[in-house]
Amino acid sequence: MNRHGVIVDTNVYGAVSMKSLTALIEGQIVDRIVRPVGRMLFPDRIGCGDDVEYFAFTIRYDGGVGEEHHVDRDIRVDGNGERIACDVIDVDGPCHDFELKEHRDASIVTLNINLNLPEKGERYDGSEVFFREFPWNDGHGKDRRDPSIHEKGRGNDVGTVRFSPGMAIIHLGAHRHGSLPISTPPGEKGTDNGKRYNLVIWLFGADGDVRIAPYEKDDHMNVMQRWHGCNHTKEYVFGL
Ligand SMILES: O=C(O)CCC(=O)C(=O)O
Ligand SMILES: [Fe+2]
Repeated sequence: MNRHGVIVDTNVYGAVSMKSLTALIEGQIVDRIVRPVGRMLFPDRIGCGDDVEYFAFTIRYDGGVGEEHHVDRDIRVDGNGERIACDVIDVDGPCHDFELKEHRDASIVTLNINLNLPEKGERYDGSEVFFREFPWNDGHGKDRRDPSIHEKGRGNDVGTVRFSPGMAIIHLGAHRHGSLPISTPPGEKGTDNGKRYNLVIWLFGADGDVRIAPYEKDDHMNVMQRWHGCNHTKEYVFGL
C-alpha cells in the first residue's frame, strides 16, 4: 500500500514536512474535526488519551489497465497477496495500488478524505471502500449487538461506500474494511483518468497505543472533554 503516497509529518525523514500543511492538518482537521467527531460518534471506544497522536498520509490508486491505456499494465500479486497494476515496460516496471485487502487500521479512529478534483477530470470507476460487520464483539466486554440483526440473517458484509470528491469517511480503526479494484471509466481508456487520491489520518494514543476494550457508560467522555480534552482547566459555560 502507498506505493505512490506520501507521509505528512515534520519529524519523519522523507516525509512531506511543509509546515503550512502540517499546521492545517493538525489545527483544522485533527483538532477541530477528527478528535471531537470521533469522540462523539464512538463514545464507548474513545476515552481520554486514546486519540492524542496522529499519523497523516496520502494514498493513490491507479486503475489504468490493459491495452487501451497509454502504458500497458498487467496485474501482479505483491508479497502481501494484494493485487497491483504494473507497467509493462520491463519486468521491474513501476507498480501501482489497485485495491486494498481487508484489514484493520493501527488507529483508534480514522478519517479518510477523497482529494480528487473533478474539474481536472479526475474520474474513476470502482474503488468502493467496503466494511465488514461493526466490531461489537471483539473479545472485550459483552456482545451488545441487536439480536434481531442475526435473526434476519444479515451477513458479515455490511456495505460499500463510493467516494465522491471531497467526501470523507470516519470509522473505527478496528472496523474491518478494504477497497475494491479501481478502473478507468468506460469511454475514457487511454486518458489519464482512473486514479483516486485520498488523505488518511489515523488517531491513536501515546507511543502508538491503540485501545481495544470498550468503555462503560459511566466512563464516557462528556461534551466538554470531547472538545477541550480531559486536562482543561478553563471554566466553560455553554451559550457564552
Ligand atoms: O481509501 C481507501 O481505499 C483506504 C481505505 C482505508 O483503508 C481506510 O479508510 O482506512
Ligand atoms: Fe484502512
